Amino acid sequence: APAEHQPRAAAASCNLSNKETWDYIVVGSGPGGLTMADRLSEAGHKVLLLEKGPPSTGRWGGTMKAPWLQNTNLTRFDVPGLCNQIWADRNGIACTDYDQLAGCVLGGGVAINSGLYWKPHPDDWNMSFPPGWKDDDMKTAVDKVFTRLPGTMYPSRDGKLYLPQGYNMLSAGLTQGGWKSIDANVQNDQRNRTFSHTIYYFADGERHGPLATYLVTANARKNFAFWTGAGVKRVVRTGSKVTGVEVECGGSSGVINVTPNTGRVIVSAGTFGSAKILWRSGIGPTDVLNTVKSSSDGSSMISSDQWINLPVGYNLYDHVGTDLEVAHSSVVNYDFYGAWSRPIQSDSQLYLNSRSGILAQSAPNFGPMFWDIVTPADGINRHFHWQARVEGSRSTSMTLTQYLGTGSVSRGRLTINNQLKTIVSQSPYLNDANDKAAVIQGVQNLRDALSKVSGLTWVRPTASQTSTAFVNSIPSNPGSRNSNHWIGTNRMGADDGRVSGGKAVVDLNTKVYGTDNLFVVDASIFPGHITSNPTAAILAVAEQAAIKILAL
Ligand SMILES: Cc1cc2nc3c(=O)[nH]c(=O)nc-3n(C[C@H](O)[C@H](O)[C@H](O)COP(=O)(O)OP(=O)(O)OC[C@H]3O[C@@H](n4cnc5c(N)ncnc54)[C@H](O)[C@@H]3O)c2cc1C
Repeated sequence: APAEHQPRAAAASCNLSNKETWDYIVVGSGPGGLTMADRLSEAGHKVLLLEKGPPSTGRWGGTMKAPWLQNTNLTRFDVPGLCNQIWADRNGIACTDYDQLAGCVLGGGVAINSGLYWKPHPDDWNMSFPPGWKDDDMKTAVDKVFTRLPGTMYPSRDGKLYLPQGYNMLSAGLTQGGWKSIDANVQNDQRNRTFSHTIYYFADGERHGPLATYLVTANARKNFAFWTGAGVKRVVRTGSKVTGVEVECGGSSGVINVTPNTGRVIVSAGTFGSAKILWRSGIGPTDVLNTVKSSSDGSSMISSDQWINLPVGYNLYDHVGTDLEVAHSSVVNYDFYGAWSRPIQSDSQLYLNSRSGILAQSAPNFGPMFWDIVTPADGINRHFHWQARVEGSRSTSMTLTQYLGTGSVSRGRLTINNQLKTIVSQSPYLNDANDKAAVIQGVQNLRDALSKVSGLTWVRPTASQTSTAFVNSIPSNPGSRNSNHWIGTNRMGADDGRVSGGKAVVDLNTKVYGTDNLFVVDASIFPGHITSNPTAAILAVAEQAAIKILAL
């Protein structure tokens, strides 16, 4: 195999007989955890990163692959065009202890997602984040992210865009409707009646992203180690002080300690995983902790007089997804699922030989992305991110998904059952009348914008259905609205959740209220949602958290 196909490094396996202590233990290797691991080790601290899933990309010794990748070091995670295989086969990749999809592999969501990558709009920070985390405060952190990972509109190494017919048709239609083309990660404050090509964190025709940047620099340091197959059951604490973590691996469990007196634990296990670790550590609302107490954890759970009553699991949110479908004779469909076992030879060869072609683009051929802002009767702006992709009920279909993020006030709740599976027990979608009114208006705005496109067929909603009837016909539950952009269960804020009326689980340094040395850094601390797909914002939040934690 060519040199670039050789494994470049591999994670160590979990080793419970290792009795070293660590300045920082970071739990979870999603975008939050990878950034923390790198920045904390860069500052000279001794850092252990614990990931419960297996290796993913080839660089780190991953082995899951399509048949045509057998003699290469590439895995299914490396090849952008294979990313939607997650919808066909997620065995050994998706977490099995949540009722929603999340990646339990090295990289978490950034190993399995579509790579869509957006510099946040200023309102994303200004409308819901607390002091110290507003747009002006976040500039250094955002710059660090985009210096490290600039992102690209041209994922194919040859610089060409493949099968752009759908993009061309819709962008011409939007232009006709008065919307404007922008360079979305430069003009990130102009996401209103605008559109852009899709931007990815991919590079050189491969997934790239945080696994090929933050983890590479961390791994080059002697003061850093990471273990895969290492699931953290709970943090070990006496009152407010955390002394280590209880780890399960290879059928046994043991405790790994932080450096006495000064060590810290950073939980970065994602919106579901971080809430779960806190609950199992006796941190959360009493009803949920009582459920944990009644589970197999019960006999070894920290005693109830040590519980910390915080609103962990409230404030759950996800982009509200509303799928529209249009068809147009110019649109060309590509069989990305077929590319798993029977790729078109010229396409797989172009990819293997030069990392170029349609398989270097994310499946299922995204673009354009477009934005709109709607202000319903409560006067709060709602930001919409629209995502087009070549997929639907006809061979010439495109699905246009509307995401409602920034400005939305609806929230849900995450809890756990006594089998220790996390459950979305209160759906977060459109519980607020003004959120719903904005979604309806947003759908209507798009229909108006595309009304002059000749030959465009509206499949969903049909031309005769009103936008109100259409939106009302879609159930407001995860099965129909899920965007896989879950946030919020460990909300950050100055309002200590232990006090009546307080809603925050972590303070403005991301430290869990009522603890001395326990932090949460991932999507779960977002107080509200942002405009677009969240990876870049999560990286920025982690960069900012690293600055704040290192300064403590
Ligand atoms: C199918 C899909 C497509 C998506 N597409 C996009 C996209 O194109 N662009 C975008 O920006 N976003 C996308 N997202 C969302 C994005 O991937 C997530 O928002 C992001 O990964 C969340 O980051 P995180 O650090 O909070 O947690 P995660 O990425 O979920 O990482 C958490 C990590 O912690 C590990 N973990 C959990 N519990 C434990 C434990 N007890 N012990 C040890 N380790 C543990 C998990 O295995 C995982 O690796 C997508 C998500 C999905 C599921």
